[in-house]
Amino acid sequence: MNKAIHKINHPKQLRELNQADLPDLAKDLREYILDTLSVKPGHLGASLGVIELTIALHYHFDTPTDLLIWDVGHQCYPHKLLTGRRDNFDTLRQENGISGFPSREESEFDVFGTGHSSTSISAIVGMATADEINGINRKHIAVIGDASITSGMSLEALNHLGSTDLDVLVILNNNSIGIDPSVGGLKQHFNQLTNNQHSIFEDFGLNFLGTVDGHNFDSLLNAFQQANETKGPKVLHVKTVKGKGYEKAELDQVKWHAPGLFDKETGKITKVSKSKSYQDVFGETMLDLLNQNEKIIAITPAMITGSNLVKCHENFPKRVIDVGIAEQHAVTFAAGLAAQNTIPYCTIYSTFLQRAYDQVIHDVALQNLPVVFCIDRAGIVGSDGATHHGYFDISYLNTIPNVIIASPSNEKDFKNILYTAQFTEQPFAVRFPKESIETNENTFEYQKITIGKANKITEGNKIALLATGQLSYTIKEIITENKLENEVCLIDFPFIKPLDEQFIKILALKYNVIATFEDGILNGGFGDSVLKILNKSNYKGSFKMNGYPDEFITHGTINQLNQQLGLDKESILKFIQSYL
Ligand SMILES: Cc1ncc(C[n+]2csc(CCOP(=O)(O)OP(=O)(O)O)c2C)c(N)n1
Ligand SMILES: CC(=O)[C@@H](O)[C@H](O)COP(=O)(O)O
Ligand SMILES: [Mg+2]
Repeated sequence: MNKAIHKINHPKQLRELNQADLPDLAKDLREYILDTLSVKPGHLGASLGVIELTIALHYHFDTPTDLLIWDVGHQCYPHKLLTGRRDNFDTLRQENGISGFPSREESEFDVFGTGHSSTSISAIVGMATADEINGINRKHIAVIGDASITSGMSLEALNHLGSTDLDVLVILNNNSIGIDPSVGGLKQHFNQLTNNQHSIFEDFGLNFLGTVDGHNFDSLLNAFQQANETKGPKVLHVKTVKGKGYEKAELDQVKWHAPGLFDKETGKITKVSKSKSYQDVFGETMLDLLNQNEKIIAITPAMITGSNLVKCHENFPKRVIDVGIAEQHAVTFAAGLAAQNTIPYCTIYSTFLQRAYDQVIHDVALQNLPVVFCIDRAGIVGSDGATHHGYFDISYLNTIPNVIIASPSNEKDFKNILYTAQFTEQPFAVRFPKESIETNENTFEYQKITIGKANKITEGNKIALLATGQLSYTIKEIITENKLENEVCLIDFPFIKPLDEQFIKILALKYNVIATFEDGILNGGFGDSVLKILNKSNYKGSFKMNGYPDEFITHGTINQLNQQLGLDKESILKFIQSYL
């Protein structure tokens, strides 16, 4: 093996290699990614699958002058290794370390930040158009997966691109899977595409450059040469294997999408022993509800495993529907279901529901349709970082008429809220974090919960803390651990909208210090709503809101980020003590 290979940290060094050395470089990157990710978890399968493609792209094209965008960006690890981040790759996704996604701040080679899928074609068309206007001549390339290209945004961008003569190359990286097995009508079309076949891309007005083996350097480099010689917009279909080169990952691609810690030799994935999570409770409750009421339909936009709906799907294949990466469609599809006497539970990560904001307003709330939104990964999510945190949802839903917003802090309330939602004749959002949950101690029976009612947890006399969601549980633990029951009055708000106005008014009469706690951005959130009520009551005491600031929060563990932001246990205890 050419020794220089281990040191390659920049495309200029890469371009000095002989083409015959490239397979060795691929082997080296594969081992490096496996070694690192086994101890510093991240998105493994997608990155292993594009190693040859990444090397070939940086070998052939003149990056960063030529512009290269990675859709979603979870497959960008080989790109990071070849573009200056080999030496700090072991800081991936950790506090103060490099991001798990392309980031313009991090490198000139990351020409567009990604994380949410299906943005790459729009962005590259924008860049190519700008270059045309500015008289800049260079190449424009977007790499996008088979699941991401079926999303609405991608199809809108292809439709636009096909009407131009922009010299853009779209590389369809087809490994026939998303996180979970791909769904939808186009899947079959992509899998049948060969060199000689007419493709849907030609109907969009694009040149189709055929199918190449994405693990073969000769094929890839020849295809790039052909792309250079083909004027106008074009699509190259590249077939790859997710998890390529690591047998375990090739054989169980769902598990190895982002496996967590693992032993590289044995392939054993370390189970982080965790107590019961919101996701566990959600999965088991949905199974109960699907069993109890045949009108209930669960919907997921391509996150069936992440949303813990696999078991529900096995039991109710027709009533648990994966619509693909299509959040906007998922919401309006749910609206249609709700309009015709079924009860949709539209299950979407908080961060991805952002994409369907108009659908929530225009198709659901405006018509007051009883769609249940099950909003997973609310709050901050940890190592996925800024693109994936879910701390905007309280604010973005708070401003929409008709929508109920719930944020339960324990298993019993969470189950009862999900149960109650089916009987409610208006949109109902239940948000919950990727965290462990306070569990029920006694046997449980589903009961309708009173919408909008807050609950007194402790009745101390010095300070009133009004909390919602997971933070309510955290504060309860702080009070117990520090025996603060006589000093701290803790009120849990399972509902942010409608708010328990009556209760807040009573507290305003009794306490000189009131503070709110929420795992959401402060602007327009729970605290803001409480403040409005306090102002109406002419409250003259001191009031403090605790939540996330008006800024984008980076990556790290959830606890590290909460420490930085003053929402970990220690900071909250200090806050309480400062008033005692
Ligand atoms: C808007 C949006 N919805 C959902 C996701 C979650 N997600 C991340 S990767 C992925 C699958 C992508 O599949 P594909 O494009 O085929 O790429 P591959 O992982 O196969 O390389 C999904 C659904 C996301 N990042 N963005
Ligand atoms: C890249 C991407 O968007 C997903 O893979 C995301 O990282 C999933 O998050 P969870 O691991 O919390 O399901
Ligand atoms: Mg794929």
